[in-house]
Amino acid sequence: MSNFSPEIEVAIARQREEVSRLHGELIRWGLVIWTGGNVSGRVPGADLFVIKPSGVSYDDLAPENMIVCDLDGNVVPGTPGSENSPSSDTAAHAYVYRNMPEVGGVVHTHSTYAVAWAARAEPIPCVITAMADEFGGEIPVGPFAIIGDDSIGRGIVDTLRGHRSRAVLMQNHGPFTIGSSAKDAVKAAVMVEDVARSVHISRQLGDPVALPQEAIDSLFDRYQNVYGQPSTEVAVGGAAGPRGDCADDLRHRDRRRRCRPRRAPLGPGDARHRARVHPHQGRAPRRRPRHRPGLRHVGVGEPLRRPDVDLLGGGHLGGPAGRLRGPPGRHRAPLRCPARDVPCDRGLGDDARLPRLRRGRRTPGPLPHLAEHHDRGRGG
Ligand SMILES: O=C(CO)[C@@H](O)[C@@H](O)COP(=O)(O)O
Repeated sequence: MSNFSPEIEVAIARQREEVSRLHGELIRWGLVIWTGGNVSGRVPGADLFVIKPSGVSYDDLAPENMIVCDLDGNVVPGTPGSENSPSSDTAAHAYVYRNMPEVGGVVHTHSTYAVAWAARAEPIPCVITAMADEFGGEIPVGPFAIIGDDSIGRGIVDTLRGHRSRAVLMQNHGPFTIGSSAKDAVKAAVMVEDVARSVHISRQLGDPVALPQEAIDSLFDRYQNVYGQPSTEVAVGGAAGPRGDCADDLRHRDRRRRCRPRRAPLGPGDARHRARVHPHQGRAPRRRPRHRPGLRHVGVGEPLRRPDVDLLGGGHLGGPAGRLRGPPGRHRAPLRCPARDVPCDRGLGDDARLPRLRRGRRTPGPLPHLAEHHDRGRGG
C-alpha cells in the first residue's frame, strides 16, 4: 500500500482521471491506431508521473488502471494498476521529466503525416502561420533511437532543450511532444499532425514559401501570450523564466496567461455588450452557421475532406489487444465520440473521428468537442 500524503493522493487521483481521459483525445483526433501511442502527466508536488499500461486497448483504459511511476520510470508498488506493465515508452517519459522540470506532460503518437516526415528525417519547415503560432518555427527531427533505455528520452531532451517547439520528430519513429500539462502536450500532438499534413500537401503542389523570422517571432508571441481567454488554471511547472528555450517558454507562457486579468462578463452597460446587442432584439444576436444548400457546414478545425460518414453504423475502437491483469469481468463501454456519443469507427478514414453535423440543426456555439478548448483559451 502506498504511503503518500492526502494532498499527493488527491494530485495522483486527478492525474489518473486526466491522463486516462486524454488517451481518448488521441483517438478522437485520429492520432493513433490499435494500442499505439501514450500519454503521461507529472503529478504536481511529487517526483511521480502517471502513464498508461502497455499494449492495452484504448477501450479498456480507465483512471484505476493508469500506472504511477517515479522519475526513474519505476512503477510505485502497491498503487492501483501497478500489477500491469507500464507503457514501453516509460523510460523516455521519465527521462524528460527528470531533465526538464517545467514539463508537465509527454505524449507519443504514430500519427501518419508526422511519421512520414520522421521517416525522411526532415524537419517540417515553418511555412504556415499555424506553425509559427504553436511551435515558434520549424519542427525539429531527433536522432534514431531504439526503445528500451534512455536513448529516446535523451534524443527528445537534447533536441527540444533550447528550442521553441514542443514537438520533435524522432527519426524513423514518430512524434513525441511535451507541454506544461498533459493536455498541453496532447494539443501539441494534435497540432503537429495537422501542420505535417498541411505542409506535406503544400509540397505536393509546389514549393512552399518560408515565413520571415520576424513574422514567426511576432506570431509566436501573440499566440503564446494573447490568444484565447485568460486562463485561471494554475500552471504545472517551475517559476517563470525569461523567454528562450522551450522550457522557459512553457513557464513564461503559463505565467503570462495566468497573470492576465480575467475580463468581467458582459453587462448591459458594457460597451462591448452594446456593440454586440442587436438593435431590434435587445440581446446579442444568435450566431448561426451560414448554411448554403448542398454544402455541409464544416466545424472549426474539421478537415474539408470526403463526404461525411455515418458513424451510427460504426464499429468499436481497439479490439482484442492486451488485456489488463486485474479483477475479472471489468470491461469499459467502448469509447464514444463525445460530441454525439456514438461509437467512433476508425475504419472510416479521417472524417470518422468527427461526428456528422445534422444539416441545418446544431446547438448554438462552438462544436462540443471544441467548446472546452475555446473556454480554456489555449490548451493549459
Ligand atoms: O512506439 C512505440 C514504442 O516506442 C509503441 O510501442 C507505442 O506507440 C505504444 O506502446 P505502449 O502501448 O505505450 O507500450
